[in-house]
Amino acid sequence: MSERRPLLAMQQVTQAYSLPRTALFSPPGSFTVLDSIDFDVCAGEAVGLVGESGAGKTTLTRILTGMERPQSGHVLFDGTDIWSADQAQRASFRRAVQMVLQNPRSSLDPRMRVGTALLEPMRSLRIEGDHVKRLHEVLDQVGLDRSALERFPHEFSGGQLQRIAIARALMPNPRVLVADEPVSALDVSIQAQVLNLLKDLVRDLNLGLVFIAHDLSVVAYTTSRVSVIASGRIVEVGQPVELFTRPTAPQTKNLVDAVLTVESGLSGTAL
Ligand SMILES: Nc1ncnc2c1ncn2[C@@H]1O[C@H](COP(=O)(O)OP(=O)(O)OP(=O)(O)O)[C@@H](O)[C@H]1O
Repeated sequence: MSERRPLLAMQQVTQAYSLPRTALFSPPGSFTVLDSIDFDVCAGEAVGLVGESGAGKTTLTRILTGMERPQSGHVLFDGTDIWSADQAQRASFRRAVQMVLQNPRSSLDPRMRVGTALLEPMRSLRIEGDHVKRLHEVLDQVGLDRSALERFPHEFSGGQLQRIAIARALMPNPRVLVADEPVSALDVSIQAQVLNLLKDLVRDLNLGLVFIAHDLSVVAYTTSRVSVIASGRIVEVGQPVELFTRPTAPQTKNLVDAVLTVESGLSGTAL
């Protein structure tokens, strides 16, 4: 088996937040949100992250994208520790790792034309070049017409808006996309279209995709490897279908059981 060569990796990352003192002279406590986390993604690979609410997914994402500095451990991009990288390496990291958020209706400014919104990362990341050409390339990649550039967010459906949010993330030509619940705000009927788009981008652009979702079937459809996080620790890693049909860790089993409970509840209602 060939050795994995991760593009973006967390190694032994621990993050703790201090808690307020419980009494005047008591020492401040601390709460460990992430405990010795190893997590990575290679180019052309889609990896999933699942875990119940409060397990630490958002904190992991913030650290993986460089928004938050871990208390200990390393975040490596292309083998370089982003927190000891020089300015030029930090700038290329900021371009190379982009996020797609859950709800495009709140992540896109309603008063901004789509064209202006798409150019925003180019401005904030100080990327020079032929921006019009780049806009057209990216619209083609996400399957939107060029007329979209002149329109405002309210003129689009939820699925089209998520395509626009993905287009914006693609503008800086990233090598990794981190998608946090990218389809949970969408109608089930159009979720598959956005998931297929993400899968196509992974394949066609050799992107790394980190995909976070509560819906295990969506994770199984989109990713080839999944990590389960519980109380700040990775408790199980594996191929998603295998892992969700034969979970080993009790926390994975709980996630699977929760889905089965909801599904049987829904079918009960239908009857
Ligand atoms: N800045 C902070 N200070 C103190 N505690 C925090 C801070 N940020 C997060 N936490 C706590 O860390 C834990 C993990 O939070 P996190 O948001 O990473 O979980 P999550 O898995 O993303 O949850 P959800 O799925 O509900 O978004 C929670 O108990 C949260 O209250």
